[in-house]
This record gives sequence, structure tokens and C-alpha cells, in this order.
Amino acid sequence: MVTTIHGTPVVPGLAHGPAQVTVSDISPDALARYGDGGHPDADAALAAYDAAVESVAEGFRRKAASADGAAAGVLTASAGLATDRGLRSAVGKNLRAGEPLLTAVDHAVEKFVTVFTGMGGLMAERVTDLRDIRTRVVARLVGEPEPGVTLPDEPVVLVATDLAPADTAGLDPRLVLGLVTERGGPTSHTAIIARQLGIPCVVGATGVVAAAAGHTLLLDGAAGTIELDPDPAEAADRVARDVEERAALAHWEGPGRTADGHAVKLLANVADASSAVAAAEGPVGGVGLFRTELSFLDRETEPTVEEQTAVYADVLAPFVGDDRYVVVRTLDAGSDKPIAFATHPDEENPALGVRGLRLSFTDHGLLDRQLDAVAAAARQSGATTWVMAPMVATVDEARDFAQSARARGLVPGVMVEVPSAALLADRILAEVDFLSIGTNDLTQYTMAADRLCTDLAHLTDPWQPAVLQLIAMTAAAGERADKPVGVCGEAAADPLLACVLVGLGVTSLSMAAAAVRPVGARLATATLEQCREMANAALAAADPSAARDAARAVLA
Ligand SMILES: C=C(OP(=O)(O)O)C(=O)O
Ligand SMILES: [Mg+2]
Repeated sequence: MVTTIHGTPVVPGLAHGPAQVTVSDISPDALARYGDGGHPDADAALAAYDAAVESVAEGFRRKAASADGAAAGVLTASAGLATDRGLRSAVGKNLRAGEPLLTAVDHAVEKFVTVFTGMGGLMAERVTDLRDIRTRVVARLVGEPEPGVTLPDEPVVLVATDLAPADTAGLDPRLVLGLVTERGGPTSHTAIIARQLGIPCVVGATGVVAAAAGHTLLLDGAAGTIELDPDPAEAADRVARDVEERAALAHWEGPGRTADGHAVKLLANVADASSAVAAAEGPVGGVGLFRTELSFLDRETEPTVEEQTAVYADVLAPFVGDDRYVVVRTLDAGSDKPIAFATHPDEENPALGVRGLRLSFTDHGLLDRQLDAVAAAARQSGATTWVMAPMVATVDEARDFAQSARARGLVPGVMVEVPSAALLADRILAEVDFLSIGTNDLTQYTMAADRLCTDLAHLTDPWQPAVLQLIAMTAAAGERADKPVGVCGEAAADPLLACVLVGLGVTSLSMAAAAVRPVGARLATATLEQCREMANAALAAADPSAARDAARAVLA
């Protein structure tokens, strides 16, 4: 019987290939097994060191050959550092003094670390590289895979405990057919990058690292499953059908609607002018979330109104006309998005602290100046512009924001990210013109689980029935008030969940531009009645996995 491991599905698609296991630590068992290495003398131990170092350096050289610019330079320098003669002679000296090989390497590297640290500046920065080289050499010696992502020669399914941003950013979808991690949730860094690259991905797959090495995997990014050594012919057949289906998705051109013609606005989440220009080329009805704070991550001081106006106008400009509109979110500084000029320092618990709209409690000028800039950018560009506030928890907050926005001729809305806002959706909608549900934070606050905490990935899952219930309440309030209620968290990018959200009554879905076609194509296969059935089935399920199965069963 085929062994199947379950995780959280993140990017739909099938991937079939050998597992390449990426580890961040060398297992204590492997170190213990290696012991003193059993080398007959110092020369034999040094020869083993040379062979390990050469493999590590060769790995760096291969990576450098397929990288460009600064990355290639760094990798070539690492290859040079690994084979450094001074380091080799320090290892040799320690061996001749009677140290076992692993200790000799450790002590030699630490000696160089001390020297480099003392030199300061650029040399001190190489300390991290030195320690990375030591780990790689030790891994080679004890017969474990090198930590970090090593570039595969043939297409693989990449398996890791977790991936660093630098590891994921450079992944080549032609060589990495699929991605599976033990840790991380749907909003983790790995998930976001995989979605952008369109690589089928499952996260939170407990036990996969230990189980996958040496096996061929069939990863199903829609079901969240990883099958070990499936029947090759059957797997190849399933993958071929999936490739065909995905190719069909790539041709979906909108507009967003269900199979029976119920219209749903499909919008893009953007961070700056270049992502706005790219998104505008796709089949989107506009922007459902412009995260303004991301333009100011490196600013020490608040940008002037004129500076802000220029930034916002560049994002608005590509969306003028064609019934398109842009929802600008005011600064969501604080917690996971620290902004030097706005974030309150030294908070005990920043996720529950002064973030988002709460910054205006003590500094209303910050919000006023931003709204002045958004209004000026709207006039300059001629784009239909809505504004919304993040982290709204009370009706008073919504009213205050709406007054400030309307005074400048802007259409006001608020995000529903805090359960209190969902519970009070009717009363909040009496103050504003639309709601946008931020499922990333709504899930975090509903489940009391830090969205960045990889150990709680099963809780930070928007398929949690409690989260779906709050979305249902919010959408129902929108229907009663006849005002739009959208979703702009990562949940909107999940094609199956998108159908559920529409069934719950959500009127627009905003997501990474790369997700729009798969979501649009899936939505076009379900009638509104089926979406409602999926929503009811998901709401009634006991947990996220049962909710997914129940929703899928409606379409089967
Ligand atoms: C869209 C959201 O906002 P952010 O991810 O920027 O916090 C959200 O919380 O779902
Ligand atoms: Mg949020």
C-alpha cells in the first residue's frame, strides 16, 4: 500500500519526481555514528577532509554557474573560502595534535572566525559563510545531505523542514517540480513564494523530511497529500492530465463569474508601481489591496505628502478606465510590518498592540496626511480610488475613518481582520461603503495563533470552520446592506476556497496576480448553487481538512 503524508495544501497542481531532502541541521544520530571517523592516521583524515571540501566547493561552483550578478560572485567566493589553504593547514595541525576530524574542523573554523571577527568590516561578514561551510563539510563527512537548498541537476520535489527566504527566492520551477515543508502555514514565506512561482506546494506536512529521502513522491498541491513511491505509470498519467488542466487555466481571460454567470470581481494585491503594472496586464478588475506600508519599509522618516502622492499615483495610473478601481489600504505599520517612522517601539505584544488604524489614536496627522496624498493621487491619475483602514475593531473607529475619507472625496471602507469587526459587521457597514476581509489576520485573531508561528500552522488555516463562520456573518451583513464585501487575504488565492467564499456571499476576491487565472477558471466550473453547497458543507465540517474534502466532494 502506498504511504500518504498529509499537510496543508497551498498551491494546486501535481508534481511527480524524486525527493530532494533539504535539511537545516545535521542529525545528532549521524554525528554520533561518525564518531572519530575511524581514520588510521592524520594523513588519512586530512584526505577525507580534502574530499569533503572539494564536494562542497564544487556545489558552490555549480550554483555560481547558473546564478547571475552578485549571487554568482558570492557563491564563487564561498567556493574559494571552502578550499582556503590556511584553513586546510589549521585542520592538518589539529589532526597531528591528535584531535578527531570533526573536532579538528570545528576548532580550525572557530580560530578563523575569531580572526575574521577581529578584523571587522567585510571580513567579519564572512563569519556566517565560514560557519555555513563548516556545516556543509561536516555533513559531507558524516554522509548527510548539505544543509540549505542545493541546486538539483534533474527535476525534483523539494522537501525541507522549512525554507529561508534566500532559499525560496531563487528556485527554478523547471527544476523544482513541487515543494513540501514540515513547517509553515498558508501565509508562510514558502507559501507566498511558491504561489508567485506557480510551484505546486504543500506545507505543514509533519514527518515528511524523515520519510521522503530516497523515495519518489507524488505531491498533490490541491489535496495537500504526498504519496511515497506511487505506481509510476498511474502517477505519470495523473500528472499529464493535471498539466493539461493547468494549461487550460493559463488561457482563462475573465471576467470573473460562476458557471451560471454570477459576477465576482477578481482583483490583484499589489505592493508598488511595478507589481501594479504587471497586474494590470492580466484579467483583473482592478486592485483589491494596495499595501502602502510596503513602499516605506526602508524609510526612517515619514515621506512628505508630495512624495506619497507620487508613489500612489504610479500605482493608480495603470488602472484608469475599463470599470477598474483600486483599493488603497492606509498604513498597516506595526507587528509583522515594522515601519521606522510609525511603529511604536518596545511593545510587549505587537500583534495586539498599536498597529494599523490604531496609529491614528495618538497621531491622527499621520492618517490625515496619507489620505491627503491618496486623494491627490486619485485626482492626478483619474483612477477610481477607494480607501480602507486595517485593524478596525469598533464602530467608532470605522466612523472616524469614514469621515476623514469622505471629507477628501474618497470612498471609505474598512478591513475585517479582528473578530469584533465581523461580529459588528452590520453596524460598521452603516458607517462605510464596503468591507474587505483580511483572512490572514482574521484567522490569526480568531484562532489566537500567531500567523508567523510555524508550529501552529494547523490553526492558522483559513479553512478553520470558526473563521468561515465569521466570513459568513460579514458577507451576510453585506447582502443586507447591499454593499460589497471582498476577501483580500491569502484565502482568496485558493481556487477551492474561492468557490466557498463566493458561496458565503463574498462579492470580490483579491489575490496575488499569478493566482487570478487558476481562481477564475475554477470559479467558472461551479454554479452559484454549488458554491453555496460547498460553503454549507465547509461550515459544517469539523476541521480544515474535512472542510476541504467536503467542498471538493460537491464538485466531484
Ligand atoms: C490582507 C491582509 O493583510 P496583511 O496580510 O497585509 O496583514 C490580511 O490580514 O489578510
Ligand atoms: Mg492584515
